[in-house]
Amino acid sequence: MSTPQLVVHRDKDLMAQAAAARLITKVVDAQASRGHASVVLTGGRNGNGLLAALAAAPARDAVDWSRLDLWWGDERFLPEGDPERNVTQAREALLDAVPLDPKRVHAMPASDGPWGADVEAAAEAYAAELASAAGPENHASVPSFDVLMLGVGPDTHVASLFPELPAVRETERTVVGVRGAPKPPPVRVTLTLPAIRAAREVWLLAAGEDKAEAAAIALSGAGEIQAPAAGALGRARTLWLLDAAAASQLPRALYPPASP
Ligand SMILES: O=C1O[C@H](COP(=O)(O)O)[C@@H](O)[C@H](O)[C@H]1O
Repeated sequence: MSTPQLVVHRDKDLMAQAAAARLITKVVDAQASRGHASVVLTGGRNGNGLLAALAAAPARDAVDWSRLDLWWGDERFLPEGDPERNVTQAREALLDAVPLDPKRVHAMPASDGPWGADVEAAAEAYAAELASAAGPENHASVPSFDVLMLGVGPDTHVASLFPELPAVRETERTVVGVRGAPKPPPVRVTLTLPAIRAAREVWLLAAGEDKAEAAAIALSGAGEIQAPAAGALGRARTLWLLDAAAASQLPRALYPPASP
């Protein structure tokens, strides 16, 4: 697993634009070398900000959208089309504006889908979809995602892995249902830490003053059960993309980054 690296931008808009540019480059490079790319999207303010910046970036046309697989790190378990669903927000911010292959857009199940309100069955179905896309060389029965993005909540949650809840303790399954999430809605579907750690690169997005304490805790050696963001690591790279407000409480040794 990789050690977290930090990039701090002046403000959240610049952070979103720079992260969008970084993502475009990553996807274009992956498509050039392997023919396709896979990205895991996050919900929340920072994730949607990045997608909106990507939609506005002229360089978005460098991406071959038809050869991009999109997955989600978590979903609010609500009916299809609900405005609070992460996929609904992602569609509005970007997905409806680019020529994706619908078969490569792997939204997590909705609460009015084939599994009804059975969130565990919905989670199992998503795990099966991930497993069927994984090659024999892949880790943890999920594809080797090129980039997996995670918004960091003010309580250090990532995806729908909240401090101390059972989902963050999961060591076997790649996707689980969540009940009793402290942030509404209480019922959710989420990738687990083993699935997250199978990604080549994990990018954690944190902008705004309300993320400052969470970033400081997660980057100061906290345990992943108490601070799930601390356990979100990529195989090749773990990148924290912050704005100055979110970086304002980091220990001096981390911000500004110490020279070698
Ligand atoms: O509910 C969620 O929250 C987190 C963080 O959201 P933010 O608005 O505080 O940035 C998000 O990463 C997650 O995907 C989402 O379901």
